[in-house]
Amino acid sequence: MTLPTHVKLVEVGPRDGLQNEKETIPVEVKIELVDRLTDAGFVNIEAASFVSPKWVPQMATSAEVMDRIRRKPGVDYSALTPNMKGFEAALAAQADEVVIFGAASEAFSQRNINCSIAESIERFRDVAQAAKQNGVRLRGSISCSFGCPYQGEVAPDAVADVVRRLRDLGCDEIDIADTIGVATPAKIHAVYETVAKDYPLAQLSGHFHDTYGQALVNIYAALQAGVSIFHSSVAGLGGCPYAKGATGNVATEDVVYMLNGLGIHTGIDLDKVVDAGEFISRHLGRKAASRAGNAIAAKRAG
Ligand SMILES: CC(C)(COP(=O)([O-])OP(=O)([O-])OC[C@H]1O[C@@H](n2cnc3c(N)ncnc32)[C@H](O)[C@@H]1OP(=O)([O-])[O-])[C@@H](O)C(=O)NCCC(=O)NCCSC(=O)C[C@@](C)(O)CC(=O)[O-]
Repeated sequence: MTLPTHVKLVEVGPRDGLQNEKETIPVEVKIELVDRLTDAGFVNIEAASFVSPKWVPQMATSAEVMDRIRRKPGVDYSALTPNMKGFEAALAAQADEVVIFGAASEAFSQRNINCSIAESIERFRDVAQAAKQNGVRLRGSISCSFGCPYQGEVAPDAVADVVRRLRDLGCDEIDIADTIGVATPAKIHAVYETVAKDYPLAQLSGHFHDTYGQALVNIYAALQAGVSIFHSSVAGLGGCPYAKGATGNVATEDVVYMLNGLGIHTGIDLDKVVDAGEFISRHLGRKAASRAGNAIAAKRAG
């Protein structure tokens, strides 16, 4: 099987990674994290989330983060926008890309965004239209594409159904998310094979959490299936407030290390990502959840 020669890595640590932290993280720390990731060479950084601050308090400083980060031309700074209120905030904050986020599971949709899948698509319709009118890139995200913490099994056809609805809203890219990290390579192949019948593979991404230690091998499986966009989180930060026990996204350092070894180009400076991981881990008062990051840091320390 031929693997892609280039991969776009979307760094989601500042949003997916930090949203679940209980202690309020100073806005300066969030800004420095994004700036360090910009310096490391990412072309897409998920930096903000314009959701209800009652639901996700950690993201309440998103407007200030977006206002004060050092933006590099050519880098897309993305923000989650569940509805028009979120979209208007994202537009005011000059987000380059907005993310409408739904689920392939009814139960998760209710817990995460307080509405059914069908209702979520109706809410997203206005956001999608406004994004197009304002020339803002539109991404769709589908949680629980491989399993749901409330519902259990999720069929590939259920994912394909949401992919079609997001495609019809005009999404430029669609994330297939393993929110609770339960997928294994066979399921990865089954889901991408099904959804790629209705949407270009080149615009599908993989957003894999590492809860069961499967994320890297799942990325490898998705590469074999032809996927060339992946999400990862510096220092393996993260978890989801509406998926109990979910751990972080796959660690960026581990993904870059693997892709470097495979000779796949990302444009990312691994040493700078390791520095960013050490920086945020120091602030959180714990060791980074990245095997490669910790190994590189230990080697450097001698
Ligand atoms: C979607 C809503 C807003 C619906 O929440 P709701 O309560 O159904 O909505 P509502 O329209 O009735 O509004 C209730 C209150 O929220 C406010 N509100 C309403 N919208 C906004 C907004 N955009 N920004 C700021 N405030 C907002 C609104 O103004 C009102 O305030 P009040 O009058 O009570 O003071 C709510 O359920 C919510 O914010 N949920 C948070 C969902 C979330 O952020 N989840 C985590 C991110 S998703 C994720 O992590 C998964 C992903 C993407 O990474 C992929 C994966 O791994 O699976």
